[in-house]
Amino acid sequence: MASTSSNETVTQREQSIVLEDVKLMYTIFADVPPKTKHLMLELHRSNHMEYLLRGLQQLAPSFCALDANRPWICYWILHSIALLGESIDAGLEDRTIDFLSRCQDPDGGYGGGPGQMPHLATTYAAVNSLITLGDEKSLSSIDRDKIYRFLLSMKDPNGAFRMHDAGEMDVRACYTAISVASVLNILDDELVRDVGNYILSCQTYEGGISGEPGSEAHGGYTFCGLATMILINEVDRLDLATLLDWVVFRQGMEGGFQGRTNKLVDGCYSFWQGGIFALLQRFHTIIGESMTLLDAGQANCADSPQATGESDESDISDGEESLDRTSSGDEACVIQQGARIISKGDGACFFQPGVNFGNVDCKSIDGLAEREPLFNSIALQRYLLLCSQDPGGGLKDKPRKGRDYYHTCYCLSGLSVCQHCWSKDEDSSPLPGAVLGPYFNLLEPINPIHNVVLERYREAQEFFARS
Ligand SMILES: CC(C)=CCC/C(C)=C/CC/C(C)=C/COP(=O)(O)OP(=O)(O)O
Ligand SMILES: [Zn+2]
Repeated sequence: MASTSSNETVTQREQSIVLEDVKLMYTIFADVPPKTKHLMLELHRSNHMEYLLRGLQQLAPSFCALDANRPWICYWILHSIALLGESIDAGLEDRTIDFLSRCQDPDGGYGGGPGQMPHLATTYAAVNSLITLGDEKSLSSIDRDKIYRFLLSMKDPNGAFRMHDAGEMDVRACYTAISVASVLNILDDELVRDVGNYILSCQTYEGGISGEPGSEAHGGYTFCGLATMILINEVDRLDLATLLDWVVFRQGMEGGFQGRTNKLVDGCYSFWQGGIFALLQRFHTIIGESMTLLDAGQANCADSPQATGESDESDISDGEESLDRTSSGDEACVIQQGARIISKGDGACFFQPGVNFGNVDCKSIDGLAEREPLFNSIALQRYLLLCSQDPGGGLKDKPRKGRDYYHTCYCLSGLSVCQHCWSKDEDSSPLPGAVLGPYFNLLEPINPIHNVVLERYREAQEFFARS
């Protein structure tokens, strides 16, 4: 996966096609009689399960596809199934564990397939898959001593990690190494040494984090960098106020998130960007302190739903109105903290970057983080259910795109973040108002740092604490 090195701005035409597609979906939704709206907002659970199981069963007989991504495919499918609260049968589980064991290198770490060179990304995917399967056989198949040696061998003298032997060094490598070490309970000072300095050198002038120093801030890397800083206990070294400012404006009028400034929304960023909010909400005290350093005097959205605590039910029932308001720059901040879109008069719209967080009522940020999410969770759920869902099973980037396992995994992960981010603590069930559509849409909660279902994470924690 290449690093983002330049800001390839999308054309107004590309942007307006997406807005038109999304607007069409929301207009259809707005025109449906109120009593049947919930049918359109339904999560097609059984079709998603069928799509996911078919994928795993096709992979499982020999797991002999030729690509170097097979542990990833396992993770995307298994995690999606776990998010839906389902499991796979014992035979399929055994075959999956055996396959992942064959991907384990004799010197530690997992490759993309049996006999392939160990790689940090596939090691992360394999470990998360085995934690998601979750029983004794699965967890004990991981050779932690060898993984520790592999992680150490990927560490550069500057403290950062390389994806594989002589491979690229980036924030993703730091995250996958530290996430795996933490969840397996093998994280130590040697692995942590100077990782924080590297992540810090990747925080850009926009506030987000790039893949490597000097590149462009991106949601995927910002998630990785922030999660890593939390795991190594150095999160307070980041400029959280500008990071929050950056991520808040990555939510578009479509309700979905873009990965970086001036790019299109995409369902997978529901997790990479939405997950950042889930992480930040744990640190609302720190964020609250950072916010007081900003000039709250600019606050001009005091009547916004966030500031007043009003629900945005009107946005839920009338998507068209929400999108139409994009043509009014004055009203943009009333809708949510998402990026402003300015009408060019010909109907084409673009994101306006660089709006200061002072536009939101900063003084109450600390309180808000406890009460409601710092992004528009309902608008994101609406984007996911109406624009990113294939009713025949699977989820996708945006309306004209096809489904795939990567987007199914990260759209469902983002949906779970949305549903659970209103809860006061990890263990309380969301109130019905937090879940868009029927309550039956509710997914399992995740541990947002590792992106595994919370219950499986806790079981793994317990297992690796005693073994
Ligand atoms: C754990 C792990 C491996 C994390 C990976 C995180 C992640 C998603 C990083 C983003 C990588 C990247 C350069 C995307 C840009 O693609 P693009 O230019 O096609 O998309 P864009 O237009 O949306 O930016
Ligand atoms: Zn995507």
